[in-house]
Amino acid sequence: MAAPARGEAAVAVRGLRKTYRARHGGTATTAVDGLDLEVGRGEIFAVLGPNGAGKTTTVEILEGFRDRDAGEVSVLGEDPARAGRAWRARIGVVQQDSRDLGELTVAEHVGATARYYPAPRDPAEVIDAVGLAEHARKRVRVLSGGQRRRLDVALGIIGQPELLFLDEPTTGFDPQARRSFWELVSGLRDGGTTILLTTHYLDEAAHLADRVAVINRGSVVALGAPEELGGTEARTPRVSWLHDGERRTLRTDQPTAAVTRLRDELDVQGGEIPGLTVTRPTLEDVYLDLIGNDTTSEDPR
Ligand SMILES: Nc1ncnc2c1ncn2[C@@H]1O[C@H](COP(=O)(O)OP(=O)(O)OP(=O)(O)O)[C@@H](O)[C@H]1O
Repeated sequence: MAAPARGEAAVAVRGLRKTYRARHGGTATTAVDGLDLEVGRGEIFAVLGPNGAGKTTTVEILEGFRDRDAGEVSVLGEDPARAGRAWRARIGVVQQDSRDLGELTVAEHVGATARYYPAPRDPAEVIDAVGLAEHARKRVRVLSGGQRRRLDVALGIIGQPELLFLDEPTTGFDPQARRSFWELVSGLRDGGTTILLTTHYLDEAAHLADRVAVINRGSVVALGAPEELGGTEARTPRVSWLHDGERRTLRTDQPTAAVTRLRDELDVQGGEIPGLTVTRPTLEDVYLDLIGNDTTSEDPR
């Protein structure tokens, strides 16, 4: 999907900065360092990045829960630092740590939350949409982790948000629960909801997102559709084989021709090239290249 045209953006961020002040003699941390971002209306936009890259800080600023030091931020046309209740009713938030919901049942909780919004969806429909219909009368505290996450999403979408923030929504899900959660999120997008998703799971971004931004050390290091991320060079197939017991690798966008040439050059017995593999870099390979295999993104400055 192409970048959104001007005026259509659900989220527009330019030059965003946030430094956490030093406490008790420690050092200050620059969590967001000149970040630019634009999310088009109706897309699923994923933000990927290693621990400490600045994802949560950025998203919390967009949600209006955290102040910023510099930069322009527009979310549904308003600055989250100044927006009021009417704006808040237009966004939905599913954070990493869900609140303690005590003794209420699923139905009671969704019903009570609906009353906070001017134009809520029907609670029973929402409970059904997140796959909790048969658990509607259960108390929240007895739900499994995956069911609890679905309830969080139900609470995030009950107000019919135009824009939904999902912060690492499938952490701890089993593969089947993740698949059905993906279907739920895709369905929301198909219904017109814009979704900004942070995730550690590359397969999740690849499966769900129209576009992905990779964040490292507080700024965007790559942006694009999952299958285009990193550019064509990063996606070039690799042909690898054993030569005198040593692995050799070559990058080429014509792997069949390369293998044919190799077979002739090596003049191998029986026509088989030892240890031959032909691979196309996955999103994970590209991602690790982009962040320089740097899994500790703590800022050394
Ligand atoms: N309240 C805070 N006070 C001080 N430093 C903070 C605070 N919140 C985050 N940081 C620091 O800011 C940096 C960015 O953190 P942030 O939580 O935004 O990253 P993240 O990309 O969401 O990481 P993760 O994937 O681990 O959730 C980190 O170095 C973190 O230690």
